[in-house]
Amino acid sequence: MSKHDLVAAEGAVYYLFGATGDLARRKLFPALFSLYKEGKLADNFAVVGLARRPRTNEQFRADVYESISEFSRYKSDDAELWERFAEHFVYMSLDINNVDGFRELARLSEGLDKKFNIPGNRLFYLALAPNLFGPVSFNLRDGGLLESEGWNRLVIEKPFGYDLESARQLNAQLSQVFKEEEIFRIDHYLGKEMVQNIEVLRFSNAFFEPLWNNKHIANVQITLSETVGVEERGGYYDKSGALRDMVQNHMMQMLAMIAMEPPSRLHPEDIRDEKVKALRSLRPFATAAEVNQHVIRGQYEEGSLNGKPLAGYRQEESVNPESTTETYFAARVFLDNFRWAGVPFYIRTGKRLPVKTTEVVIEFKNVPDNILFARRHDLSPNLLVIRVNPMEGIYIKINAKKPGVDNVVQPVSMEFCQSCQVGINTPEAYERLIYDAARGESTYFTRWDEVAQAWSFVDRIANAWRADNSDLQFYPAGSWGPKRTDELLAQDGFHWWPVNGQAEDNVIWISGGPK
Ligand SMILES: NC(=O)C1=CN([C@@H]2O[C@H](COP(=O)(O)OP(=O)(O)OC[C@H]3O[C@@H](n4cnc5c(N)ncnc54)[C@H](OP(=O)(O)O)[C@@H]3O)[C@@H](O)[C@H]2O)C=CC1
Ligand SMILES: O=C1O[C@H](COP(=O)(O)O)[C@@H](O)[C@H](O)[C@H]1O
Repeated sequence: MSKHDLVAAEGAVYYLFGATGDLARRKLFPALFSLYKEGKLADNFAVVGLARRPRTNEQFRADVYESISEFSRYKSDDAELWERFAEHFVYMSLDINNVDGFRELARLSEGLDKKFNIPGNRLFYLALAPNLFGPVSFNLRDGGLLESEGWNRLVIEKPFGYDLESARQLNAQLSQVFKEEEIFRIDHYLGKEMVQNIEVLRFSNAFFEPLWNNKHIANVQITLSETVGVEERGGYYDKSGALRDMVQNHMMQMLAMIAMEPPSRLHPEDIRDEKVKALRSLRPFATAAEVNQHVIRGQYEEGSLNGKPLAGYRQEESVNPESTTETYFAARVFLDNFRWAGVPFYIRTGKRLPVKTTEVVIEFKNVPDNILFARRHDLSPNLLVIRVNPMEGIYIKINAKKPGVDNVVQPVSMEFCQSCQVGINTPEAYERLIYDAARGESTYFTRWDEVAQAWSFVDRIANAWRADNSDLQFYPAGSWGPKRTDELLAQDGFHWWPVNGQAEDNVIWISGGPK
């Protein structure tokens, strides 16, 4: 553990809007508990749960306990620890549209400051539908919540808008109340251990960075695949689809981390400057025909996974039975800059695919084929694979001589399995992000210009799709998506590399093999 990890966040009141919702239950309460257990929350903190449903403090604490028992990576069976933690939690029923509730909240806050010796610091976490972000901000201001001595920070969930225009409007509303440096836009992928590790791998290793360009890299493949379907989120997802749900945010952020230039300083603004520059280099699709040539959208229909029959998307509850919403997205994109000119980035994401995984594959160009050795053997390209989820780690695939007199070359994979070393109990993304927000550390939150840039890229695709949906392809649930996705790479002489440790048969593994 580094010195940095040991610093507890300053004392603050955490206002959890949406405290009776799914995100709070599955992610936020467990994250706060882990931070507390690890000493990353100062003792002088309070959490105020806020939502319309009536709850007593005791009922709220019971909800929190249940959530931790079910979802926390730490057990809640240390009664004394739990009691100490729980006494920091209070609940207030409040309707976001009623400013009087906020005035009452301001009074409650003063009491909490006194009780827990909190220096007026306020962290407002909006686990709410996005149409409530603006009204909450105005009522926080009008209700007198922003007048204490300490700092104010606003943490907001995705989606940040529906398109560039709505995102601009939302941003304009928030900016009337909060400064950009007070706004922490969550993209939970940026809280993932291995996404943060991309920077370290790239910029701390002598043998990666010199090769990290179009002279040596043939293509980059980013896969965010999910086995789950739309579940009970049809109401939201059917309007959003994979493009807005995963590509505009998580996918664009991962791509930016892979493609960005080294920042001159490790300051949050320098890092985010480089990310936004990478996003600006993305070649926009100029016409609907270009979108059709480089982008594939799909929707799952009936199928099966591990022998279990699965319904099609249109049969899911709260989904329009004639929906044309995409549950699958794949694209070939290019970055028009010196480093990446000519290197295709293949990105794909989808629901009801065969495995849950997030992986980045960097495929290197082969050695020149005028070398006698390379010509005599069918060499497999070198790969660097960054495994983000569910296993964390990296492996590289190289060519080596097979022992023996035959002079045969075979691919060999060398693995650093982070999850095998530290167990799968690494901090959840939300722990890291709440902790960072509480310390005012904004590196792993998205700045407005990044969000806007990602929307402007994505909007062109959405507009082309809106005009004509005849390109929507259907794929059986449990498959790897529309067949055309393979053709996208085959046109360039490439193919998708196996993900999730499903290595090719002929690869020898050093250090155990894929998990
Ligand atoms: N769930 C997840 O895994 C993820 C969620 N997100 C984002 O997080 C946000 C919250 O999602 P989620 O928790 O799933 O949503 P839910 O629908 O489960 O929860 C919404 C919350 O908002 C409260 N609420 C709604 N209207 C009002 C109102 N007028 N006044 C006060 N409170 C209100 C509800 O409480 P009540 O009804 O009691 O008022 C409830 O606590 C969304 O922006 C979502 O996109 C992002 C990534 C993942
Ligand atoms: O933001 C979202 O992410 C999840 C996938 O997150 P992961 O951490 O489990 O990979 C996705 O299921 C959801 O649709 C989307 O809103």
